[in-house]
Amino acid sequence: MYKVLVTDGISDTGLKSLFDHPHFVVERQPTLPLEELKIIIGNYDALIVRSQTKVTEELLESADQLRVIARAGVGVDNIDVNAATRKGIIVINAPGANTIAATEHTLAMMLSLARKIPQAYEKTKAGIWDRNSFKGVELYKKTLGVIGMGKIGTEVAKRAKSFGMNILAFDPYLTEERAKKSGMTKASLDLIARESDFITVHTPLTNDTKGLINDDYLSKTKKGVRFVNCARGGIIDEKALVRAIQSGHVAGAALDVFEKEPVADPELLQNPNIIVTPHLGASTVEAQEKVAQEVSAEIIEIFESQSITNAVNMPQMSGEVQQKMQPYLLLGEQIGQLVIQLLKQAPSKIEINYHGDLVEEDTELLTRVMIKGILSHHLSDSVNLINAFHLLKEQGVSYNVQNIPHNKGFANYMELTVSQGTESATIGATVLNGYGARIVKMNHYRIDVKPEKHLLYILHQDMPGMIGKVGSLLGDYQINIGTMQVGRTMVGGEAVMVLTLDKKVNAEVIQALTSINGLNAAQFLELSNVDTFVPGRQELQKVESI
Ligand SMILES: NC(=O)C1=CN([C@@H]2O[C@H](COP(=O)(O)OP(=O)(O)OC[C@H]3O[C@@H](n4cnc5c(N)ncnc54)[C@H](O)[C@@H]3O)[C@@H](O)[C@H]2O)C=CC1
Ligand SMILES: O=C(O)CCC(=O)C(=O)O
Repeated sequence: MYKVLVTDGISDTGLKSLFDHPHFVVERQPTLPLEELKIIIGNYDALIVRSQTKVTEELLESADQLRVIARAGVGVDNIDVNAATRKGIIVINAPGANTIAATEHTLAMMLSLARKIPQAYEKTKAGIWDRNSFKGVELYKKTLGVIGMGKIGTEVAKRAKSFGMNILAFDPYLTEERAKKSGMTKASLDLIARESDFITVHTPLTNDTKGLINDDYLSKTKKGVRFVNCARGGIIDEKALVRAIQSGHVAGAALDVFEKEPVADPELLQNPNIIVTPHLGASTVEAQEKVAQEVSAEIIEIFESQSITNAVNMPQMSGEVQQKMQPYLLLGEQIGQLVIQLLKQAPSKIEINYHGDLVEEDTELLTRVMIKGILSHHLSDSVNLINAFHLLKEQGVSYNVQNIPHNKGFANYMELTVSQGTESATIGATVLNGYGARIVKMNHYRIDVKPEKHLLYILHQDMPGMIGKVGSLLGDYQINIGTMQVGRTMVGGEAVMVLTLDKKVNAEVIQALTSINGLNAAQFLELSNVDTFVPGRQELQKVESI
């Protein structure tokens, strides 16, 4: 018998298949504080949560029996996926099951904001008949900027069009073709700022989207613009939003999600032009049934037939494959992550060349790992080894893999190029016998760098004194350099410097670096994993059967 713990008020109807199954015992608890959950979690094989229960590393330390964590919803930001992965626990979610609920809530919030319905409701209920204070605006013929054209963004845009709105959409994976077909305009973030009367965000919260709408962005927006956030708190910088509303530049905002939940910043709550709901986007009878049904079916599938479809992580793998491919898999994930950061935009094309010994190996898994590294930059935790190719196709990105027996001077060598229009980025890498992984090519420069968590990529004129200037500037900012590599293609031309650092570099340091005479560009690159690559056994079985 498998024991399943359900917290956070999940729909009983949706859990029916688990309740009825002879191999599962389902126990319910309300949302428990960490200390109480820690005491009982060790008894369960699976845990089902919504967003209130925080599945932290500390909790997982006590979860010795746990094999599956199911998020009855989309965002898994309340789950420490890396900690779960390290413990070999599969994390699954229910993507798409609450799309319509979140879409309709976004529309409800936009209309309520435009017509000041919550403010009017409050006064009318208090017995005050005030018909003068609540003059609203129409959506008809207004421009809506949609940032994030995934499942929810697309459905929101569709419905907003039926109100007669003109849609400007931004998503790194949105093609002209798809935009045209859906009757919207593919736009830059700046164009959305300049033209939109309403702006709604529908991205996950990632390093790129955190603070996407900040003071700088708000200053570029049209006066009187209104914002809606039913995605994740923090995509719109809350302090900056309050400042822009107080100055009269932004007319108002409708927020379902907050940087701090469940207790949002009082400045937001007290502002009369900000309307709020307590993270209710997915709170419909239908969506709650559907998310619970999906995760229940998936839990049964995992325990009964060892296959998974919506895993968002890569739990423990064992055996020969791991032994042999382990260094390549980790390196593949790393070069995927680096190359997309170098490209600075979503790719339309991916090229992978395997040379030397790698030609003899089955590299399909390695290819999936690289693609996951690339896509996860924009698609976050929703990408895994199982869905990597599927998502690539869905995003309209082409890929080509070639096996080239010629060894390029290394016993094994892999080269990954991503491109979009005329822009491209390349990383070449190898595993040196006895020395480990090395990045040996970045764009057209030959280098020799051990992948580290924090890297600095600098392009500069090949002239005396550059290394010293960079070193002393980083020293001024208390940033310790681990290693430094320089390379050039011709004497006196443009050269490259790649440094590994002990900590992150912020925008101020990048700005200071680029003001050094002769330094052409500086980019901070980050790797999420410099440890071990750990795909799940179940995940691999599924991969093998595709
Ligand atoms: N308020 C609520 O209760 C709910 C909130 N959500 C949240 O809504 C968000 C969107 O969900 P879905 O549409 O289902 O996800 P999705 O994965 O289908 O779409 C996300 C889209 O964001 C795009 N994106 C990523 N980085 C971007 C960037 N820097 N700029 C522009 N676009 C970017 C991706 O390319 C992708 O197309 C998630 O954060 C999810 O957790 C989802 C359901 C309910
Ligand atoms: O479970 C909930 O109500 C939160 C839904 C949500 O934010 C999500 O699915 O990402």
